[in-house]
Amino acid sequence: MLYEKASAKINLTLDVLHRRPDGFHEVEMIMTMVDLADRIWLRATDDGRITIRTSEQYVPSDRRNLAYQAAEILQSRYAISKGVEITLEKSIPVAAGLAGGSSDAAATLRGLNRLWKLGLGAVELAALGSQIGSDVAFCVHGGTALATGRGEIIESLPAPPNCWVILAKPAISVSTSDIYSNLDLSVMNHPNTTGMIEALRKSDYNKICKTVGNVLEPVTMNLYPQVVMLKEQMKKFGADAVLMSGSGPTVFGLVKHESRVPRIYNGLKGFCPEVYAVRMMGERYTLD
Ligand SMILES: C[C@@](CO)(OP(=O)(O)O)[C@H](O)COP(=O)(O)OP(=O)(O)OC[C@H]1O[C@@H](n2ccc(N)nc2=O)[C@H](O)[C@@H]1O
Ligand SMILES: Nc1ncnc2c1ncn2[C@@H]1O[C@H](COP(=O)(O)OP(=O)(O)O)[C@@H](O)[C@H]1O
Repeated sequence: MLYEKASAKINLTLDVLHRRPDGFHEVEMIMTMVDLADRIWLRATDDGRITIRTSEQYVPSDRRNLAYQAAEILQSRYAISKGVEITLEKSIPVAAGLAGGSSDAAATLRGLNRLWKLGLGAVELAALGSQIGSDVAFCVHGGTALATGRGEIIESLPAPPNCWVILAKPAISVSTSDIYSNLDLSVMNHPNTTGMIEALRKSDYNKICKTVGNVLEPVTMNLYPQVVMLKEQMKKFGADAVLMSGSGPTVFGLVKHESRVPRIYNGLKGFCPEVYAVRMMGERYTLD
């Protein structure tokens, strides 16, 4: 039995450059891992079957599960006759903009690389992962990175200075493709991606806070006013920076001073069902 940790990501910036002929959007995003993670156990079997066990009712346990797809891709690409039993203990909220499914797929790729002794590097695993979803390549590497293309081209960046990250997910589910298709490419307020890269290189927390930005945020806020309210509340309670992650609906707040965390956490808990206070992680996974 082998264990892998699958961490959630947040988008410090998310910019869309244009719509591509294949229907995807060309993006520029800076993503970083936070210490909220699903736990995954992999057990080798001899019957060639992939099985998923999960306690979370909103997560499919068949081929629709991204972890299943990760195992299937490796099996067929490397003609593996072994099977695997995958146990997923979910902690990352589902359909939240935190890449929970993508991170599970990435952790399955890393774990099966060890279990089935494939000897692949992170770059090869990330390339396989990008066939499953746009965020999987980043989740294979982890850490902090600039993601371009449709999200699968990864350049590593320094981790942000350590701070608290408050995550709050309103009780709604958002479809990523709906949000992209409602984006009006002519009226975007582009984030300063270069400025964020500089801020990370200088480890400048205040500049990171001033530079966060996400072009999908107004789209989701327009459809779901709960997200607007959550942002306002998180600012009011004292977070240093507040932004929606990915296509939403999770809103995150960055907080330097630990003494402020309980006030923000408890204030949000009063009306938002899912709130987490976690540490920024930002370090890459090590493959062995
Ligand atoms: C918005 C982001 C930001 O990190 O994340 P989430 O909110 O899902 O966490 C990503 O771009 C999402 O990545 P992911 O969730 O892996 O997307 P995919 O499964 O590849 O695509 C789902 C759908 O989103 C749209 N899509 C996705 C990526 C992209 N660069 N352009 C797109 O237009 C497409 O309509 C696609 O059918
Ligand atoms: N391992 C998984 N964990 C969570 N959701 C999954 C998984 N595999 C497939 N899904 C499906 O993917 C959808 C999006 O899930 P998720 O990755 O959590 O969202 P997001 O991309 O917004 O962060 C869910 O509605 C769920 O049905």
